[in-house]
Amino acid sequence: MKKIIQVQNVSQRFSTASGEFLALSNVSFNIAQGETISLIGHSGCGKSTLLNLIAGITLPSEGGLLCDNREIAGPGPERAVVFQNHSLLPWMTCFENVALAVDQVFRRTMNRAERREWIIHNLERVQMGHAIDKRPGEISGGMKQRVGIARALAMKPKVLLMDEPFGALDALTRAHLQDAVMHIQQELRTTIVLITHDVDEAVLLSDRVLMMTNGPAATVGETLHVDLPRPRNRIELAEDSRYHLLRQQVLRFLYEKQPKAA
Ligand SMILES: Nc1ncnc2c1ncn2[C@@H]1O[C@H](COP(=O)(O)OP(=O)(O)OP(=O)(O)O)[C@@H](O)[C@H]1O
Repeated sequence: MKKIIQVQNVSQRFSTASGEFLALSNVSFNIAQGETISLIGHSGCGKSTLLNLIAGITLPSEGGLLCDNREIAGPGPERAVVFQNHSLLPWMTCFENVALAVDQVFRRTMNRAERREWIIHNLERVQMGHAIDKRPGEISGGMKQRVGIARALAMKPKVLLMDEPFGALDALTRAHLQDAVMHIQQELRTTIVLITHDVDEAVLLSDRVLMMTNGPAATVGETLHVDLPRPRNRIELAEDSRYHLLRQQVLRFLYEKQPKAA
């Protein structure tokens, strides 16, 4: 399988008022094209630091990262990010928010009509076709996240990076969006890197769960291979002993091997 992301011996230091802080130490892993990977670990272990490195928002202190065999030297549309707080511009409609990204990436390769069609197609893909002229203030939190996902997908990224995209949503809305992401993944075979605190979410959505040790000097402690067949159905999995076993392995890692004081 083709490696789309390579993280090679990456360490990340930050200068702080009390001296240098080693957040990540010697992290290495590859992600295959089309894979869904979750990063899970206790708060403050370094998940966002790692995602920011893949996004190219920050550069590593040591080691290197590659996307499609090219060094990651900054942000790029081939690595689109979906944030927890949607980050839509409140004065623009859903259409205009997606257009901002589409115009930036495809201004030269698509004409105006094609771009318009592509924007609407992506909003429809996340069931937001009904709200193209609404502003973020007029739609729910779950809907805003859907528009954020549409905006990211509209860039035709090689990798979709999601930093706790459902963290601020209620359980039902969260479940709907998880299903939407699984559906999109099946349809487009997009590579996804997802940060989550939610063990069920990690197992349900992922092909592999990378479990991070507590910081400082955090790294990937263990990797769980989730070999549950797809498409996955949350109701059927609730009665599947393999699912519970996988879940248990993540819980063991988090609460027995890497416990953290509350
Ligand atoms: N710019 C920075 N300067 C100094 N320290 C930083 C900086 N960014 C992150 N850190 C530290 O690095 C560690 C990892 O932070 P990070 O935000 O990556 O953790 P996280 O696992 O994403 O946390 P959470 O789950 O709470 O979002 C923390 O101790 C944090 O305080």
